[in-house]
Amino acid sequence: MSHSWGYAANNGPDKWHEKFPIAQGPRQSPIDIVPSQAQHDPDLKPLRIVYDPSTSKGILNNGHSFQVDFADENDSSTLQGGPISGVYRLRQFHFHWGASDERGSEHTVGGVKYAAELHLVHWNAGKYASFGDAAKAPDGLAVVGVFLKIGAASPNLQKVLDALDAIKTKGKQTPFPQFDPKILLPSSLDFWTYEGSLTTPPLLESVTWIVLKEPITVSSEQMAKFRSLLFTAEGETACCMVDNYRPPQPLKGRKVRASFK
Ligand SMILES: NS(=O)(=O)c1c2ccccc2cc2ccccc12
Ligand SMILES: [Zn+2]
Repeated sequence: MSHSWGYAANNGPDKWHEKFPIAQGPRQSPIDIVPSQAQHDPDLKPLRIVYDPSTSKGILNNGHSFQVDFADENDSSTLQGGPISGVYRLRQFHFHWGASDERGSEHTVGGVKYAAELHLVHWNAGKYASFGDAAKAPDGLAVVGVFLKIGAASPNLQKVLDALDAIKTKGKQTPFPQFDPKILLPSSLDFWTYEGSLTTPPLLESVTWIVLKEPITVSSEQMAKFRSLLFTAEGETACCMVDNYRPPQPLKGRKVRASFK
């Protein structure tokens, strides 16, 4: 691929293996989660999520999605418990979504696609000196995934969507202070967990995935707001930011555990 990776026919997920051979590795993400195949593990601890809104910094169109970045120089915003050991710091969150409400999530549940998926990215600061070092380690990262299902509008999500007009094109960013991402989580923290990877290049196999069973709801009008973003920079031929999801990858013998019966 002479051009950088993307989600189009000429540079999308089916082509990524050409520059990133790990795309065909043993622990790639996302996957299709088959609830009947997931084993309840009573040793899994409850998730402990503590986020400090003052760590919220800015919101950026990175050309693949948009992300909200957090200050991670100390343990103010952290994830503990569940399948992980030690303290993981919140780094950023972002979303994946479709061109229509019928698709957009990366993980699927019994083959069912959701309209979108939220990823809260954390790194193992108890063990590694930096995010970059953690991203190269098999236990370096933990991503909490939350499904977005079409239904009632989410007022909490709307706070994020209201910022998108300021970051329409690739590379644009704007301050996004005092935001607590905990308000984006569903009421239940029941989860599935498995060992996987980043779902975008470089596809590093360093992610412990923690996918919440309960979706949050989003309205069709709110989904249209996600689709108002562009993959392209100002002055380039506009290309709508839609279908920025990788499809499920082979399980290759991995076990998916459930925190619930
Ligand atoms: N989809 S993803 O969560 O794998 C992901 C990351 C995962 C871990 C660490 C950094 C990541 C950065 C991403 C940037 C854009 C889209 C997905 C990203
Ligand atoms: Zn993601």
